[in-house]
Amino acid sequence: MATADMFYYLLFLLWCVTALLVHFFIKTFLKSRRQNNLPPSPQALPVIGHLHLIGPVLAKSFQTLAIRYGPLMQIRLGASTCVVASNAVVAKEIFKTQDLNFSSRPEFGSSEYFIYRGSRFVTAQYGDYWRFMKKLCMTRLLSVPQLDKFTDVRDEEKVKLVESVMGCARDEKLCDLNCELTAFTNNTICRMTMSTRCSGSDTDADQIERLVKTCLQLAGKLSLGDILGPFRIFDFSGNGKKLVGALQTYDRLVERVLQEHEEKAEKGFEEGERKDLMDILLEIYNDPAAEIKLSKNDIKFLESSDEKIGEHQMEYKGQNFRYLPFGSGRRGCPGASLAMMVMHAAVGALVQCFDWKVKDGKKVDLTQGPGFAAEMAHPLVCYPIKHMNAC
Ligand code: HEM
Repeated sequence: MATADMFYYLLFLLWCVTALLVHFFIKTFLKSRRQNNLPPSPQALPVIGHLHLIGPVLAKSFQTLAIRYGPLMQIRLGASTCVVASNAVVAKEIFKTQDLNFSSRPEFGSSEYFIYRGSRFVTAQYGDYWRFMKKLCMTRLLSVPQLDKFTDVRDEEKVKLVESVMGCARDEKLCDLNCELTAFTNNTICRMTMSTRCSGSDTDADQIERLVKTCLQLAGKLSLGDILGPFRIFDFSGNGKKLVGALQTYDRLVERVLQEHEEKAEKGFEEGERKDLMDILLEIYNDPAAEIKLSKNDIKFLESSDEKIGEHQMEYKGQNFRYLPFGSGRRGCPGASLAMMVMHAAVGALVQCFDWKVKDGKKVDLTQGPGFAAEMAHPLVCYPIKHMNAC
């Protein structure tokens, strides 16, 4: 080999070694600088991170860790890293002072199986699409005048709830309040969004309810797959496939309801005729002057975005940072007013019409379950006793 060639090989080797060393030093320097700004974190294990510190009830595990590591800590669950805030001062900093910096939402593990990917408002990036959808919710779909148009629907569903519980009271049977309230809220919201009881078959609402529930459960399980990082695409549990199946059935069902609504719109609405949420969304879909062109998937996904409605009494709209059932700031829940209207009506009727005796005379078991929404570990099952002359 000629001396000149040798010289160039050596030069190339020297260049590679120098590049590697510079890369290594820059990385170490940046890492130490970045780490200085990170919140405190427990000692992590390789690969699993802090998974070994997490029990079945996520909120409880975070609470225990927060006592030791403070109100803002960084937790790594396998391949996913998150920051946990757990007191009012930090919550206020995030939701108020730094609201804009926290306005986007990450995609969860189920996104690759989600046929409405890109139409997910709840996990949308902060931007034009999110702004348009939020305005639409606040000014049209969930505005107070629109909610007022459905007072009769809420009243009818409340009566059905009371009748169903009355049946248990008459037969001295146990009443599963979780089932009763889920049916009540789903029926109310289904009727407000797509008038399912008024068109097509009576079982639409039931089927949609079951499918939305299945999809939420599967999506929850798949979100846990985030801890596997890129390996989640192998769908070891098979839940991805099941989610696609359930979503396709949901899609066919809503497509049919959508067509019925389109046919009705083509015939034209009568003066003062009430429009449900799907009618309003179709109007915007067909409006050439709309700020953002809605797709049919946007409509189908929005129709599934109802949530189970629970019980709260204190200030709930996001100004009391110790208590944030509906979130706060710009990503706060636009359905809070509807949730509170429906929940107040139901709880009021159930307290006014019945006394309640817990099964076996025990106290109500308030143990928290494993879900993200802090559900009860054991559903509330009681004997309703009809009040004299009530209802
Ligand atoms: C008791 C019942 C409900 C609770 C506890 C609840 C809770 C929440 C919370 C905590 C958030 C904020 C999530 C975040 O920060 O990313 C949220 C957002 C949202 N909620 Fe609710 N919600 C309820 C009912 C409803 C209802 C009835 C609807 C619609 C009919 C609804 C539609 C939405 C939407 C569209 C968002 C996303 C808002 C955005 O990203 O800007 N929610 N909800």
